[in-house]
Formats: sequence, structure tokens, C-alpha cells
Amino acid sequence: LSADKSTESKRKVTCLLKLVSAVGAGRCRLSKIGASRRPPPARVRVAVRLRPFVDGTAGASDPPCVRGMDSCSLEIANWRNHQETLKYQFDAFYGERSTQQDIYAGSVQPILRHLLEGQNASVLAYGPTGAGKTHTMLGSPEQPGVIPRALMDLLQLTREEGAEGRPWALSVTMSYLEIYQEKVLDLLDSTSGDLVIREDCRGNILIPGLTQKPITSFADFERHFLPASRNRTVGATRLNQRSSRSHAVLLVKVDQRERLAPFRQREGKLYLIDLAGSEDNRRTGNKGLRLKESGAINASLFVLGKVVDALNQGLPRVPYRDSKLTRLLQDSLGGSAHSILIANIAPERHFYLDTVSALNFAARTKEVINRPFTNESLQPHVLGPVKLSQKELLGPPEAKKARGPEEEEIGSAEPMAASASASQKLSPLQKLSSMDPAMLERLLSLDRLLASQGSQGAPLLSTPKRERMVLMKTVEEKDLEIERLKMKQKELEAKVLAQKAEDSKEKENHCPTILRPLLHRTVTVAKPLKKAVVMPLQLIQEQAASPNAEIHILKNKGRKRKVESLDAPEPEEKAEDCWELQISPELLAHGRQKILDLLNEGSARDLRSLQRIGPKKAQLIVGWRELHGPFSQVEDLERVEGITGKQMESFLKANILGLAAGQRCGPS
Ligand SMILES: Nc1ncnc2c1ncn2[C@@H]1O[C@H](COP(=O)(O)OP(=O)(O)OP(=O)(O)O)[C@@H](O)[C@H]1O
Repeated sequence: LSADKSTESKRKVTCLLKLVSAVGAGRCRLSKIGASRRPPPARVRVAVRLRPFVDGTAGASDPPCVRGMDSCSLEIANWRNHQETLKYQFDAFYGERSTQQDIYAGSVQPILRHLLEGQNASVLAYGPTGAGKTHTMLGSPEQPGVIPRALMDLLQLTREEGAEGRPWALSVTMSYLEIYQEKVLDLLDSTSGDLVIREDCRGNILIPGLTQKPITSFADFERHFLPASRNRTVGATRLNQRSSRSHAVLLVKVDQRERLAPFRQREGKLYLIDLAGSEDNRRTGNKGLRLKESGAINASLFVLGKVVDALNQGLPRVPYRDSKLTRLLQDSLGGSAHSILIANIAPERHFYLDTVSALNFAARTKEVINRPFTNESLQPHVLGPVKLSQKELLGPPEAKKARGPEEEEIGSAEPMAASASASQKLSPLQKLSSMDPAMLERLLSLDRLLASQGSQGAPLLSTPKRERMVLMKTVEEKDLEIERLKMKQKELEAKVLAQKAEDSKEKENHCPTILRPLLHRTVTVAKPLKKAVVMPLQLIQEQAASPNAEIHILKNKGRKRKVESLDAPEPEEKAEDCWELQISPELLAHGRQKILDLLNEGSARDLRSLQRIGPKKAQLIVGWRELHGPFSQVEDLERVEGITGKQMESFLKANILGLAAGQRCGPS
């Protein structure tokens, strides 16, 4: 009878679960759609620019140490073997004859459009000191670089996109800072001290207190930028008369505000970064302050290298916080930006080692994956700063009443329609805009969902108010129903448990003789091992029968073990038989070889089939292999960051026999 009851309850629970999932299907679909909207990956793009020989500098008469092969690849002599060259392939290679326009049009201009989609973008100039970073980013009045060209185009784009009558109003602001000796200094306000870098809850990097100047024209930009550039710390070194002693970061923000409901806002950030060059102080001849500056520059570039390596190897901790530069670049490298790195290199022979190191860094950076997404939210005061005609917002009767002195202009800091009396006369659209942001956010996602379903789904926000309300009500009712069913499910589960307890009690009463006294011991249930290594039974049997078997199973007189019981006051000592395996060295060697093959050829997924290798370790092994080449012996595992000698030994023990035996028995 009790078994019947329990089956019945289980059936009820199953039915309820089915019901819950059926009722919740609409919501699940919503959240799944949200989840599947994970931003698509965008690899950091890398371009290399080789500067021409500069007149009057040492080594200008020597042949160049780098040679371009085509528009994407180059080669450089291999210092380990003079018969060979090292070949590199990038997204673009610009030779010594390339112009400023080539670099801008080929590598920078294409990413600017993302700013108008509310996404972030960044351009970084990297390379040894004197290799042409500032020339690439800033250029000269005759040969303007990336910065003036990008600003010119961006301002033009925003003017067109934000023109009257277009759906979005656009505004552009600029900030300019330098990181000098690990201090963040505002170049637009020379009186400011070291600024702090913070991260908001959405992972955006912010610098509170950093000056932001609105710019509407290129003349505006130059008015702020040129004097600020003079504030940047430069100094003469043996390799560059005007060497940048700091990392300079120009931040351009494009804000967009939707003119009509649902009054979204978007923000796209563009970082244009001229990094200070890595310096070999034996060659720069730096002393005193220059040496100190150089130390800070090299240290932050070293952390930059570590960040790139950590991202490539999928390490759990990326050391962004180890320098101000990497902290600032957090959303550009491995973050949310469309990023391009321009590695500048020099042709002179004395730059050879710096060039190889810059090329290696560039090659590693090419593997970094970003996930740019649109920074979109609702305007906090939807009727505030955007220039909206009241006619656009109000229905005909309200429009008449509202036209008048309260109409606001663009750029007004104060939100409008805040007074209680005004809110009493709100039109449906105004009510929508004054709605609880969470509710509005939800409406928006519903709206997007319906829009994504094609023609059958009319956008929610443009459906009449009554239908909208009905839809919202349905969602709320479904929510309530789900909650109710969940409660019911819990109740039923509790009943099933109570029933089980009752059943087992009954059993105890009926057959008391079968029961053994329980061991008085707290047992911790160990997490089951991912895949138990089981010696194939067939093999053991074969080996037991064959005198030449490679595995011998020996029965030893056992060790003594203390066993506690409820009956005995003291734990009893019991001898247990234990089994020992003797394995032939040949079989062990096979096992080792098989592990080695897997380490060298297996994918991260294959590696996870090994004992003691989880997803993180598998990733680390693949990363190590890509960086250092194949493992020559299993013990090399110890050299992988995060794997200790002890872990390597236990890994070996756990896998060797299973793999060796697997080999003898044919494919598993
Ligand atoms: N593509 C180029 N064409 C002509 N001249 C160039 C080019 N690139 C760099 N130069 C010249 O080389 C010199 C060094 O360049 P630049 O100052 O841009 O180097 P840098 O990498 O910014 O150095 P640092 O890191 O020390 O600031 C400058 O005189 C610059 O005008």
C-alpha cells in the first residue's frame, strides 16, 4: 500500500514538473533568448608597421633587418640560426613606404562604425622606443596620423547620424590623460593629481574626476587637444629626441539618445593610445629620472605581456590590476572593445632584439578574443536632455496643453516634467516613460523578443496601450502561476520524503533481525571521481592464467585497520587483505607513451578524459604546448603553471595503468 502511495506521489510530482515547464515555457524562451545573445567573439586585430630609415640616425646605411613578404606577412633573420628567417603573419603589414592614410583606412576607419552601435573600440600603438608610435598616432601637420583622421571622420559621422529628424541625438566628448610613472594624470587639467581607475557593476572602466570636454567640430577638438598634448611628458634619450615618457590615452565618447520611445541611450567609447616604448637602457643611455621613467614604462609593458599571456592561456586570474595601464585597458583586451594593435617596428639592425620581441608580443596579442557588446540602457529622465518636440511625445489634446515655457532645449541638465502636477496630465507615452525602469526594461526585452520573431510579432511598445496592458498582465499571471506550482511541487516533494521515512520505519519494525548495528562514524561522501580507472576484468583473468602476464595480482596479508562500532567501547583492530599489482616495465612504458601522445596531440576535450585533469588544467596544458612546443616527457607537466610536482605524480599514477591496459585491450 505504501509503495503505491509513493508511486502516486512521484507521478504527481512528475506531472507538476511538466506543468511548470509548460507554463514557464514562455519565460524560459525569453531567458534563453537573452542567454543566446552572448556577444559574438571578436579577435584583437594586429597590424605591423615598419618605419623607414630616419636620416641622421645610426645604422641608416645598413640593410634593413626586416623584410615584408606581402600585405600580411614579414620575415626577419633568426638570431639562433643565421641560415633561417622567422616568418610572421598578421592582419596587415605596412612597409616603409606606406602612408598615414594607408594605415588609417586599412586598420582604423573600419572599427569606427561600432561606436555608433554603442560599442567600444580601441587602437593601441605598441613598439620599441623610436619605432614610430607617436608618428602613427599623432603624425605631423603635413602627415596627420590616426588621431586627427579618426576624430575628423567620427565627428562627421555623428553629425550625419544625429541630424534633426534622425532617430538618435548624438553628442561627442573627449578626455585626454597620461600614465606617467604609474600615476594617472589629466592632460586637460594640469592641476589635477593622480586619478583613480574604477570599474562599474557592468565591468566598464571609469576614471571619476577626469575632465570631459564636449566637442562638436574638429576645431573644437584641436582647441582642447593641442595645448593638452604639450602637457604630455616627453624627453630626449639617445634613441629618440622627443621620446614619450608616458602612455597617452585619448578617450572619445559617443553618446546617443533616442528621440522617441522607448528612449534608449547608448554609449560607445574609443580609446586612442600611444604607448610609451619599451626601452633597453644599455642602448638608451638612460640615467637618473630617465632611468626611473624607463623602469615604470618597462614594468607596465611587462604586465601588459602577462595580461595577454593569461588571456591566451585562459588563466582564471588575469593580472589587470598589476599596473595602471592594464587596468585601464581591461575592457579593451579580453573585454568588450573592438581592438586593434599597431605594432611599430624599426628597420635598423641595432633594433633587432626589440623588433623580435615586439613581433612576438604582437603575435600573442593576435590570439586574444574580445566580446564587444552594445552599451544600451534607458535614459534616466527620458524627457530630459534630448531635444524632443512635445508633439512627438504627447497625444493631440495633451500636446496643446503642454506646449509652452516648460519645453526644454538640448543639453539642459535638468530633467523636465518632474513636477507632480505635470505628471497628472501625462499621456500614455509619458506614463510609459515615467514607468518604473525595471518594468520598462522588461517591456523592452519583450518588445525585442516580439520583433525578433518576425512579421507575426508586432513590437510591443507600438501596440495599443490596452493590448500592451493585457500582455503585461498575462506575463504577471504566468509568474504567479509558476510560483504557486513551485510551492506545490515543494509540498509534494516533502510528502514523498515523509512517506519514504515512514516506509523504512515500517520495514524496521517488520524485520528487526536483518538490521546490523550502524557504524558509529561520520562518513563524508567523497565527490565521485570523473572516470574510475577499472582494470579490464578480461585482462586480469587472462593474466592470472598466463605465466607471462604483464600484470600480476598478488594477495598480501593485510594491514591492520581500526574499526569503530556501536557495540565496542574501543575501536577494534581488524586485519584486511590487500591486493597489490605488479606491472611489467614494458607495460608501464606503453602507458607513459600513451599519456605523452595525449598530452601532445589531444585537444582540451581529450585531455579532460584523463584522471585529475579538469577543464582548467586541460586549457593550461594546451596553452603551454602552444607556447613551448610538444612535451618531451610526461614529467614536463610540472613545468605547466599551476601543476605541482606532487600533482604530476598523482596524475601519472592515476592514468598510467588505465591507458596501458586500454592499449593492450584495443581501443576503448
Ligand atoms: N613612418 C614614418 N615615416 C617617417 N618618419 C617616421 C615614421 N615613423 C617614425 N618616424 C620618425 O621617427 C622618429 C621617431 O618616431 P616616434 O617619435 O614616433 O617614435 P616613438 O615610437 O613614438 O618613440 P617613443 O616611444 O620614444 O616615444 C621621429 O622623428 C618620427 O618623425
